[in-house]
Amino acid sequence: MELRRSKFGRICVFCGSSSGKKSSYSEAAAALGKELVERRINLVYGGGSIGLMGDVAKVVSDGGCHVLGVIPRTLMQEKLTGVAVGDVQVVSDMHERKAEMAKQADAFIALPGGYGTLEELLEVITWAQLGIHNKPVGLLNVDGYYNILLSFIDKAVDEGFISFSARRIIVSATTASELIRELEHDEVVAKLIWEVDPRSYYTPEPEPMASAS
Ligand SMILES: C/C(=C\CNc1ncnc2c1ncn2[C@@H]1O[C@H](COP(=O)(O)O)[C@@H](O)[C@H]1O)CO
Repeated sequence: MELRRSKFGRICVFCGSSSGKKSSYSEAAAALGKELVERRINLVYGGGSIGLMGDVAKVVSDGGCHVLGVIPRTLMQEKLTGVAVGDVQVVSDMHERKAEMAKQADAFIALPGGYGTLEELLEVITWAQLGIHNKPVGLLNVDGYYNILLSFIDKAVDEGFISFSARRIIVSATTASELIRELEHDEVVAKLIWEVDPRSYYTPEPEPMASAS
């Protein structure tokens, strides 16, 4: 296997806790895992071995890269999330899980998935838009699964709800190798600095006292 070093040490993958109906989804998850291994990129994800999540994690772990599953204590049950793959970091809730996964990663990739995947993807896009992080966000558009979402986002741009520069936060590709290559060349520009001089905070005017008539 050819070894290609990446600028990313660890990528966070969001994807279905189910496998979906087409075999192409599991194949794409395994292919992404293989690309991570070839580039010696470690994985952080939602933990466990179910669905596409398990497909990626097993390939990365079997390929000798580090796998970190971040999982809320309540979901730490084999009947819910399957067996652990790699190291497990137990957190108290879903909010802490997302914050921890984001902190540990140098970039994000979303494979096909449902509500959980969409929520995680949109949150890291929103955080990039606000400048909370400046890590690239990739969408692996397997078999056109995300075409409708991308069309909707383009509509939001046309309608003036998403700026052209914010539209560019999402890097999409149809294969894992193309996506990682593009993410490696992506420049994310943070717009807000979150460590602000307190003197620049906006102070609301006090409400006028209501008259007692
Ligand atoms: C509680 C049940 C199943 C276990 N569900 C999940 N297990 C692990 N990770 C999950 C689970 N649900 C959401 N996540 C996170 O969101 C993504 C997958 O969600 P999706 O809705 O399947 O797309 C994934 O990236 C996880 O981080 C029984 O209902």
